[in-house]
Amino acid sequence: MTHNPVFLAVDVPRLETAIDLVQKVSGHIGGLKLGLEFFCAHGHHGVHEMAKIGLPIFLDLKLHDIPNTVAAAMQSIHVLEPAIVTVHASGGRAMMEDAKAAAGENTKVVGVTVLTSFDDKDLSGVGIDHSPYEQAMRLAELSKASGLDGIVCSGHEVGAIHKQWKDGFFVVPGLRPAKGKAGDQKRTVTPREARDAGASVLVIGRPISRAENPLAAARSIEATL
Ligand SMILES: O=C(O)c1cc(=O)[nH]c(=O)n1[C@@H]1O[C@H](COP(=O)(O)O)[C@@H](O)[C@H]1O
Repeated sequence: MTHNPVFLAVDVPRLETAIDLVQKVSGHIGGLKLGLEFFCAHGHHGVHEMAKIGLPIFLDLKLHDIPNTVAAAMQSIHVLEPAIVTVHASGGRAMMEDAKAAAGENTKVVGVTVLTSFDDKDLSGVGIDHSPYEQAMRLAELSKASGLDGIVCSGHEVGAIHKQWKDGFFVVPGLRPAKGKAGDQKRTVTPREARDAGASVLVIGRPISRAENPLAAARSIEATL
């Protein structure tokens, strides 16, 4: 992993726009996060193109299916050599164990606990009557027991999870600079707060990609870290 913990969420529809955006800010970020929007539009070709920029690639596919299917999907992305891949921790122990076993040696597999766009009400809407904090703690424990490298959680939980999983790898999205627009994110903290609480990777998208001046935005976030 590089020094700068910021992975830019490249959630833009056109490949040319994505390359242009990343080239503008590449000196001020540590990696690229390519998610469902990017992968569904551009597939392996798109990932190869982005890898040419030379930054580590976090392939955020949030896999969640039966163990056999998830393991096969992991094998299909071996060739892309991602530094990090996500699976949903709620997919359960067998799925996570098989995902980790099928991943490449240099790929960290991390379990998404509770999406940062969820609050108590959203969780109870899907039948889970715990707080996001309790549910994230429970799924972090399950991810660890399943042999994953770490988890994805919000900045509200990362400090407590870090205390219980000292050598875990913690990816924190839902980050907003002070006074930044939350949008659909509900459990937000600033990049600095997440880092101080023990985040290994800071995932930041719209505060940079939708800024009037993405380079200035990336620089000012970097300056706070
Ligand atoms: O796995 C993720 O990266 C992820 C998990 C989560 O709980 N919340 C979350 O926002 N993300 C991703 O992090 C990025 C956040 O983007 P912004 O809200 O624009 O900074 C998006 O690409 C999301 O897909």
